[in-house]
This record gives sequence, C-alpha cells and structure tokens, in this order.
Amino acid sequence: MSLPAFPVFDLSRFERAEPDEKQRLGREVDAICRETGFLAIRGHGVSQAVIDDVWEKARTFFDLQPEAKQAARAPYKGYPYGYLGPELEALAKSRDVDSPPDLKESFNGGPLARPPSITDPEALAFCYADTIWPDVPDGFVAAWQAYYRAMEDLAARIMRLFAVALDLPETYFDRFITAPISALRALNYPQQHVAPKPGQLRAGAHTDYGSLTILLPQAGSRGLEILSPDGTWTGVPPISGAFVINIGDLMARWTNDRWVSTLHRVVNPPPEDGGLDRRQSLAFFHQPNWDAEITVLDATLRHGETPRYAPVRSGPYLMGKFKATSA
Ligand SMILES: O=C(O)CCC(=O)C(=O)O
Ligand SMILES: [Fe+2]
Repeated sequence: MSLPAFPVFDLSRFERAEPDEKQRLGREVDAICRETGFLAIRGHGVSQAVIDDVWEKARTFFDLQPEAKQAARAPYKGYPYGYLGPELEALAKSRDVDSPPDLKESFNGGPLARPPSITDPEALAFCYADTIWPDVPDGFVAAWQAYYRAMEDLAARIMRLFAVALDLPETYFDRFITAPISALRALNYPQQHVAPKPGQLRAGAHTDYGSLTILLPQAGSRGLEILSPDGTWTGVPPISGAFVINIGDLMARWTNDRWVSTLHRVVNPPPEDGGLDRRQSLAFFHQPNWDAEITVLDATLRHGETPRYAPVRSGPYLMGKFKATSA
C-alpha cells in the first residue's frame, strides 16, 4: 500500500514531545522508512540566513566562467572534493547501468576538521582529503562551513528520531557520530539549451550510500523522483520550508533491510513545468565516524531472524562503494 502523499514530519514537535508521544511519532517514521525512507522535515530550526547565504554563494560560483571554476577542480579522477565539471558523472553507473553522463556540475566538500586519532592512510587520502576551495566568490568558505555545521547538527537530531523509531534509546546513535565523515555537495543542473541525449537525465537512478541524506531542492522546482514500492516513478513535490531526507544503503544494512534505501533520480520535467530551467540543490550525505562499527541492530531483528550482513566499519564501507563505481 502506498502512502497517500509525500510525508512531511515536524521535527520540532518530536523534540518537544513527552516520551509516549515520541514513541508514537517514532512509529510514524518507522512506517515511512519501511516503505520508502523518503520524507520531508519541517520544524528543523536551521537558520534561513545560513541557507540563503550558501545558496547565493553556490549560485555565484556556478555562474563563473568555466576556467574560473576549474581552478577549484578535483585534482584527479576519483578525488572526492572540489569542483566536478559538467557531464563527468553518471550516477546510474553505480548500479552497472550504462548511461550518458548526468546533466549537472557540482562542488563537494568534506569534514571541517580531522580528529588527531585518524591515522589510517585510506581515511587521510579520501574522506579527510582537503577540500579544494574556490577563491571566488568572497565569503564562499564561511557560508559553506556554516551550512555544513548546521547539517551536522540537524543530522544528529534526525538520528535521535531514528533511534526512537527503531525502539532504541534516543541517544543510541550519538557515539557513532562524534566525528562523522559526511560530505556536502552543491549541485547545479544548467539551463538546457539543447535536447538531452536519449536516456540522459539530470541525475541517473541511484541509491545514496550512507546513513542519511539531507537534500534541499531549489524552491518550487520539480524533477526529483523516487521509485515507489509499487514500481512507479513518483515525483517529490516542492515543499516550502522543508528539507527532503532519505536513508542510504548503510542505514538499510544497519537495520537488516527493515528500512529501505530507495532508488531516486532527477529527470528533465516537461518544458511547461520548467524542465529546461536551471535547477540547483544542496545534498548533505551523512556518514558515521570512520571507525564506527556498523553491526545489524538487534532491535531490528524479528523473532528468529538472523542478521543478513556482517559488521563493517563506516569509512572502509563507504570507500568500497566509491571504488566500485570509479572504474
Ligand atoms: O538534486 C537532487 O534533487 C537530488 C540529488 C541526489 O539525489 C544526489 O546527489 O544524490
Ligand atoms: Fe541521491
């Protein structure tokens, strides 16, 4: 059975609630995460000024001449951070589906600080690699970091909601996310002056890798679609003042597939729906500490059920996902 409309959840209401009411709201979220793992979050408390600032700086950056943007480019293929120019990525390839490149460009940044305890060369070379910052526009770095911090805080609060939804103590996940290795990506889908190639999308069908993604699509924009349990692609409607969140592959694994990491994509809507217009978004990919041990949660096992997955460490698991798609 499909949920009637795209679910919207008020986080501030959950945070203010008494324990019984928290349990009830947690069950709502559990039902959503079993079905699609996609919902909108309002009452998130993220400052509009912080959002507007990074949005405007990202827009100005994407509006620079190509050569200026290239100054912040990722230094080699597979480097996680910096500017990734147009048509360099096909997300569908993460599922072995051959497709023309996605019609987008992006800027990517990693954790704001590196804990001294991190010595694993793979961690230092990948998740903790330097973000290649652009020199222009002025204030880009400060705006980016303020938004990144706001997303880290919001992700931690959503993980508390998730803990309650899974019948765990509210702070259960806290110890896994003391130094998360999350990444922030600003996306720009340029205005389309020529028709896309057959099968060419703005972002090909994929699932996200981590625990949780916090997405901010351009206000009023269309194009993001999720694969509904009934097998049809369903548009995520624009919801003003809300973030769209979804769980990723790691969370599905953590919950022994009780929760689902749903396929999604960004299509070119018909021209009359603004499909040719430029579209921007911000995607924050939350990922637990490099060393966090992700072991199937007992609380998610039904009577007699056994774990489907062996324990993994968060960082190496994420690296494995990237290595599988960088060929
Ligand atoms: O831009 C969007 O709306 C979605 C992007 C997305 O799904 C991703 O980058 O993982
Ligand atoms: Fe995604």
